Amino acid sequence: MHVIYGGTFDPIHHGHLRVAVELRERLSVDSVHLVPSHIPPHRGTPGGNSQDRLELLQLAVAGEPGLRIDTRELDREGQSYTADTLRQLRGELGADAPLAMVVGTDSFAGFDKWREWKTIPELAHIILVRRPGSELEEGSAPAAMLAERVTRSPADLHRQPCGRILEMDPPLLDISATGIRQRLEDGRSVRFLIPDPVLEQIRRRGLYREGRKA
Ligand SMILES: Nc1ncnc2c1ncn2[C@@H]1O[C@H](COP(=O)(O)OP(=O)(O)OP(=O)(O)O)[C@@H](O)[C@H]1O
Ligand SMILES: O=C(O)c1ccc[n+]([C@@H]2O[C@H](COP(=O)([O-])O)[C@@H](O)[C@H]2O)c1
Repeated sequence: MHVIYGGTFDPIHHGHLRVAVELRERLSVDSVHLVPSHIPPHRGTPGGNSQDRLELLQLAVAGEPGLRIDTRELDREGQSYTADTLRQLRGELGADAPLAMVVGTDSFAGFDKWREWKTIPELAHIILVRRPGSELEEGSAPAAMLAERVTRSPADLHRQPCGRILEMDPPLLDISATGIRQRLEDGRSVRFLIPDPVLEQIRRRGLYREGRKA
């Protein structure tokens, strides 16, 4: 099964990395493919440009063969719509290969605002990672889609190419990129929230210092 994990990764942090490793093991796949957005839909311009975010990602996964980077969204012009990415991957993998995308409940809560959201389950499975504090609203369109397609068994995803939503509760680290950017702006430490090589590069490049308080 081919598993992608998309995000702005602004910057990548240990919360992303741990969940990717947990999922790789629980899904019994060789690797999880991290897909950084170029222009993320439904949010403001990232604090780091695409090249900087990619370099931080490369430093973060160096020496970890189970985590790979797929740059297709960075190589594409315009907004980074997930449906476009999945359609491209489906073309490469063929109609029968299981394909899955990872998404947190915070992102999935607004899934009905995504471009071609109803088509996405026809292209891929969804691996829904429950993030505390981000519950789906009862009666909402994403909650209805979940109820219709939910499974708790990773084996179901390996059996068919697309269409199921696997609910997972891996142990999560309570880290957000927003919290990291805020600390950097405030001149506070982000040590142990992100890998040391990522921190060193942020310092070297002077990233995320905009509006930094004196
Ligand atoms: N600590 C975490 N544990 C597990 N999943 C996470 C964590 N942080 C983010 N994610 C998930 O990773 C994906 C990409 O997230 P994103 O790059 O927006 O990170 P973020 O930390 O939520 O960033 P921001 O604070 O800028 O919104 C989303 O599906 C999100 O739910
Ligand atoms: O395709 C869309 O319309 C769409 C709308 C919102 C988010 N996404 C994707 O969801 C992933 C997580 O988004 P974010 O903003 O939480 O980093 C990332 O890969 C985004 O490209 C995709």
